[in-house]
Amino acid sequence: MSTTNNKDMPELPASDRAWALFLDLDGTLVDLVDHPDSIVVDDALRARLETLTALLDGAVAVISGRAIDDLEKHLHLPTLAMSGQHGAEWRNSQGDRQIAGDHQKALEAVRQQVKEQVERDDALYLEDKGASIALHYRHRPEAGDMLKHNLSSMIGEYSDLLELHQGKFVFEIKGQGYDKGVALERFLAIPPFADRCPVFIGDDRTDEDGFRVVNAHQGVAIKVGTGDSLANERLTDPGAVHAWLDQWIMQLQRP
Ligand SMILES: O=P(O)(O)OC[C@H]1O[C@H](O[C@H]2O[C@H](CO)[C@@H](O)[C@H](O)[C@H]2O)[C@H](O)[C@@H](O)[C@@H]1O
Repeated sequence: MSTTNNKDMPELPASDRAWALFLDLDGTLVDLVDHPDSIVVDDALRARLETLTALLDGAVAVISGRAIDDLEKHLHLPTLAMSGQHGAEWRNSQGDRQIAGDHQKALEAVRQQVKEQVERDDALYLEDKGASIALHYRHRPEAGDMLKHNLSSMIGEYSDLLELHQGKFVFEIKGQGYDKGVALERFLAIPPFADRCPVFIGDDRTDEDGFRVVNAHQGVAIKVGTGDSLANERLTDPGAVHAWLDQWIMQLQRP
C-alpha cells in the first residue's frame, strides 16, 4: 500500500485495487456555514470531483442529506452520481433519477405542523426537500431539546413510515428505512460501482450508516472531525479532505 507524506492523514487507498469513492457534502467537501444556501463550492472542488470521476471510471458519488436539485444547484456536475435526502433520492451517472414515495402521504400529514412550529420563531429555518423536511436551529441552539420532543410527537403515529434524524443543528423528518448505508449498498450493486471497494468520507452522525456498510465491505471509512465514529480513519476538516483527495489523484495519475 502507498503511504501519504503527511503522518496525520489516512493511508491512501492501495493502488492495486479498484475503488469506489463516496463523499458527503456539508462538513466534508465544504465548510459548515450559517445557512444551507451559503455554502461555497469553488471551481477547484468541481475540478477535483471531475478528475476523480474520470480516474475511477465513473465510480464517484455524492451521498448527501440535501435534495438532488439542491446538490446540482451548487455542484453543476450533471454526470456525477448522487444520492440525496439520506438515501431517498438517487441519480446515476446517466442522469436517471428515482425518488422514494411510500412515505409521502405521512410526510404531508405532518408538514403543516412543522411549518407552524417554525413560524413561531424567526431564528428557525425550514428546508422542505420534498421527500424529507429539515428544521434548522443553528441560530436557536437552546431549542434543541424542545424541538426534538415536539417533532417526535408529530411523527409518533407514523413511526412505521417516518423517522427523525438529528444532524448538526438540524432535525430531519425522513422516510423510514432510507439512510446513507442504503444509498451506498444501492450504488455498490450497479455499474460502475459494483465489485469495487468503497471509500466513504463523512462528518456527521447520519454518515455512520454509510461507515457501517463500508466496514462490512472491508472498505475505507473516514470520519471528518472529532467524536465517536465507526470509521477507523480521520481527517480534520474539509481542507484536509481536499488535500487527501489531491494526493490520491496524484497517485492515480502516476504511470
Ligand atoms: O449529508 P450532508 O451533505 O452533510 O448534508 C447534511 C445537511 O446539510 C445541510 O445542513 C447543514 O449544513 C448547513 C450549511 O453548512 C448548516 O447551516 C446546517 O446547520 C447543517 O445542518 C443541509 O441544509 C441539510 O439539508 C442536509 O441534510
